[in-house]
Amino acid sequence: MTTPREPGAGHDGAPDQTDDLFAVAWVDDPPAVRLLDQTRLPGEVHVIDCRDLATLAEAIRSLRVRGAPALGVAGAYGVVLGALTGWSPGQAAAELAAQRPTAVNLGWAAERIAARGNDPRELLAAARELDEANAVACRAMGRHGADLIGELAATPARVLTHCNTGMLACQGIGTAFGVARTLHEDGRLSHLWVDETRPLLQGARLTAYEAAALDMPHAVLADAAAGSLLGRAHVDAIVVGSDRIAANGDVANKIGTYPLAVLAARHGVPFLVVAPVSTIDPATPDGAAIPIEERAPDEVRRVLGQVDLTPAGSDAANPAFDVTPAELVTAIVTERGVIRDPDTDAVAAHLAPSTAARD
Ligand SMILES: CSC[C@H]1O[C@H](OP(=O)(O)O)[C@H](O)[C@@H]1O
Repeated sequence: MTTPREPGAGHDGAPDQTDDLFAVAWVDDPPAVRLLDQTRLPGEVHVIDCRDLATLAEAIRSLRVRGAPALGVAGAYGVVLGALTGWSPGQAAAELAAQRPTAVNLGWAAERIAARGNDPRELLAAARELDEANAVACRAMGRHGADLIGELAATPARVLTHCNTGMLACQGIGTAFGVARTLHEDGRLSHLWVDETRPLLQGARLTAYEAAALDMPHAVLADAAAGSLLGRAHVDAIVVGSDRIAANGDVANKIGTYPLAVLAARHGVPFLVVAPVSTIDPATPDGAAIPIEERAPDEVRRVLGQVDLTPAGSDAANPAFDVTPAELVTAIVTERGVIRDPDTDAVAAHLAPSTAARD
């Protein structure tokens, strides 16, 4: 049995063309963490059943499953898989968290499940609870973010987004993409500008795939073209996800996010960061303390194919994330609501009521 889903309804229960789209699922017999291999999209829909922790760890490291919330769900089910295959829950959580250090959700979710004891049945119940809560949180973020854009910008809005923050990254309707989808469902999305998001093209390959499946008006652009769109006043709001938000409101997200925040400030366009409360890490004081992964040239070639765009002798510089300082963030949208002009106090106040839920 796989993670139960109503036939004809998306993961979050709403019927849509993405019914078959998912990032992570649990399979009971034989026990496995089922993934849609995102490195093969959009050309090939290929499902992998990870029946041991090494296979799941490789899939996380190789971005077959990616996106902070989806990594959290994969980590949660991964602890269950570990408990059924000779690992202690704590060891399984540590092994999985080490695969992708920037996104705090992976380690947070795995450790949360591991703390529930050693009984695989209890661990699975907790992991399923986290998976379902994720989908509910996405709907809430979509609503809070769409309403905020309605307040800050003219609608129907032309929204620009970066990387992939939809179902494939989140297991629910998404974070930033979930805001665009909610606007679309409200009839208030004029256009979605999709940064292709080099070097691994999560925007061109994944966000466009999801937008097309939902029949959302969208266009893919080179990352370098975003400035021209803002310069010509073709963007009403920028919405992005996050992999880790520091205690002071600094935001780590896909490489290319920081330049968008600078452009948004230059052109007076709202810059919204959309992420579940679990992405906020009180233990990380500021952006400088966030570990930033690097993508090796062979990792880029593996995802994009063996086309070498550069001479063999050239090195590559591929930080996978950058950090946007809090002062460039108009607001952070979570499932709990909106943190306007985020700073240490505002983030702490937002977290206070939910600290228990996050611990
Ligand atoms: C909704 S969080 C998605 C977040 O994760 C992406 O990174 P990656 O594709 O390397 O996992 C990107 O930073 C997105 O904003």
